[in-house]
Amino acid sequence: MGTVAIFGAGVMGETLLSGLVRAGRDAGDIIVTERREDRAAELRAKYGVRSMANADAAAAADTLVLVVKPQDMGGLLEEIRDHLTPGSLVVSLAAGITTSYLQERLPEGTPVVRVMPNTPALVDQGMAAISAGSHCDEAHLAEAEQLLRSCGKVLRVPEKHQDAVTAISGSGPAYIFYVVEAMIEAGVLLGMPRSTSTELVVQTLYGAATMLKETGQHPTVLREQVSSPGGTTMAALRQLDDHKVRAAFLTAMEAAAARSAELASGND
Ligand SMILES: NC(=O)C1=CN([C@@H]2O[C@H](COP(=O)(O)OP(=O)(O)OC[C@H]3O[C@@H](n4cnc5c(N)ncnc54)[C@H](OP(=O)(O)O)[C@@H]3O)[C@@H](O)[C@H]2O)C=CC1
Ligand SMILES: O=C(O)[C@@H]1CCC=N1
Repeated sequence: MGTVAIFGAGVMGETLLSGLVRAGRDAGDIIVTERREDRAAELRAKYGVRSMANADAAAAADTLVLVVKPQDMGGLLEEIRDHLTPGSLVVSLAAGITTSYLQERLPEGTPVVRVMPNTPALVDQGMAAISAGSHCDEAHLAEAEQLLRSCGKVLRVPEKHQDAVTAISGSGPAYIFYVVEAMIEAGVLLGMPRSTSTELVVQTLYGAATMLKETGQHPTVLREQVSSPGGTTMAALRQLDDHKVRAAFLTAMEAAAARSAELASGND
């Protein structure tokens, strides 16, 4: 894979960087670029990687990984477009930014891969979906896959599904944390110390996620196993249905997908 340059090592960029280092990638083969020198210095000290200006990193890298906010992507592409080495691969992790957006702003024929990752990559449990641009061959896709596999699972999807992926697994961790927050608050409301409530909720989430993954059973079956006739779970689930929580999730994820579709147009 040669030299990898990560352009914009904020939350997601540093997550990928840390995954590459944990997976045994030589820090000498990784470059980061950052807008602020203090941030670049922090990353150099923490990971032993090099930092450079965007144009220099574009010239030095075999694989360019773009991890700036969608709103900063146009500016970044302008900075790097004249410095790419022919044959280098461009991988974008930005929500909403399409392969055509990237291809239109990069030299003709540049292979690009669009990726939607998520933050559990920080603990090697990421879920990334990748889609090929029109100048990509199997080797390019395999390279992007290898890059992302350093910190979790990777799935190939048609690009038309990337806005939905963004709504489900890209933003998904935030919905789960939101539900966790609400359940912890409920424990506090019911008179428990916050630390006890937190421990109960976090282990319940971990246990439920492990059951889903390890038993392979449908969530409906698993939910029914918890729901005794006339019992406590049904009393709670009825309230969730009365408050249209399922419908709220559908509407929320439709909104996330719609927002993803909007982002490449530069709407702030
Ligand atoms: N966070 C998440 O859960 C996920 C994020 N993503 C995608 O990842 C991308 C980054 O998101 P996230 O990491 O959360 O955002 P952050 O703001 O944490 O990181 C972006 C980083 O890029 C830097 N930056 C901006 N412009 C440039 C530039 N021209 N050259 C070099 N560095 C630059 C920013 O610097 P400064 O702070 O100085 O502006 C910042 O450090 C987004 O496109 C997002 O859609 C995808 C999936 C999940
Ligand atoms: O909120 C966002 O726009 C990014 C994309 C997916 C997760 N976070």
